[in-house]
Amino acid sequence: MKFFNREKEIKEVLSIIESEPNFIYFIYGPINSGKTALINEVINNLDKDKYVVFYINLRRYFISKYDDFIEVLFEEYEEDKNPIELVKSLIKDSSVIYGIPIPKNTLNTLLDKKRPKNIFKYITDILLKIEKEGKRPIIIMDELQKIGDLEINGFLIYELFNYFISLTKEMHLSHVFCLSSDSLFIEKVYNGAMLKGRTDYILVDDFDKETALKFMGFLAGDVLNRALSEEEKEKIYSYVGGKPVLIIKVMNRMKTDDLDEILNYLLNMEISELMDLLAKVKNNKFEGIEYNKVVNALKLFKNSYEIDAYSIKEDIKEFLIKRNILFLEPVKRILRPQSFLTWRAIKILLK
Ligand SMILES: Nc1ncnc2c1ncn2[C@@H]1O[C@H](COP(=O)(O)OP(=O)(O)OP(=O)(O)O)[C@@H](O)[C@H]1O
Repeated sequence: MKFFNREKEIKEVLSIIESEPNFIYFIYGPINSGKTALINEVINNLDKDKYVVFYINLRRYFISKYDDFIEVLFEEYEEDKNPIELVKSLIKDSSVIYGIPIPKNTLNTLLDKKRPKNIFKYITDILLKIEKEGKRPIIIMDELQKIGDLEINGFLIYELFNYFISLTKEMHLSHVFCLSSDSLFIEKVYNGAMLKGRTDYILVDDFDKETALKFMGFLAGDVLNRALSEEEKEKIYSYVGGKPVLIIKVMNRMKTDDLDEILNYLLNMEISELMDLLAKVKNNKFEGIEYNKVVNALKLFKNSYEIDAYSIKEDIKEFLIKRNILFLEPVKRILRPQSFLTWRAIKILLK
């Protein structure tokens, strides 16, 4: 799939990368808005003579203990090369390395010691050597919230944040970008005292209407071999809004199915999921979460896509965000459904 637009966001990320590291950057937004696609577009087009990117993707892994995290963080190599030689051989064709390379024996020693201090020292040594070679390291952590609950000597996430502060604000050695669609996690980070003044935030939102319609036009030729009418575009937007993944899904299905059927199918799936959740709430499947309160909270979206984040009480708000019904924009303090589709389902079910 060819990448579309995001010129403003790309410019923003590039201007950060071109400056001296100073902050930890959080790239956040509703689910499936295109955060990973955006950062990949940026890093795959970087000058490999100037940058080395370490991409750590926590998304695909079940992380329940410290050793799991270490395994995801590092990519082990049998060879007995020293780490910087490993890095050099890995960045011949591209500036992106998945995981921090480490010789097998070194990894075993670090695992035995079970202390983050040692792993951070190992990483810093590599970063310093890369800097010595005249290149700027960039660390990207995708779905960082997955280690939010891991405890070792205190919470691992705090150890990691402290380390990232030293890499950015103190040593100005490496850029650090953390991606997350977990808005409760971003809210915690945003309001947490520890990171105040040391972080910055980049919102990657669903496309606005104008961009979404252009995206449909952009895809139409490739996917359908024909142009879309304005009426078709408006109809798709009214159901799925500007969420790229849903627009792609609808257009792929249009190769074989009727547009109204596709949109109704997607809406019905969304309605079923919401009905299922509400039925569970009604049957007291979630301790302390009252049915009437959930319904009243959702009713606030009947006439409005966005509401003030303080309009819903904390426990219900958290519940609906955790279930991916609502998205919280912590910087503007706004709550809204995760997608237009969810919004439609809410309005139909709670009319
Ligand atoms: N600008 C874009 N151009 C083309 N396709 C895009 C674009 N943005 C997103 N997509 C497509 O939408 C899908 C979802 O995007 P992506 O996985 O980047 O979202 P995300 O915000 O990282 O998701 P998550 O909420 O799971 O973290 C991807 O398959 C990607 O191909």
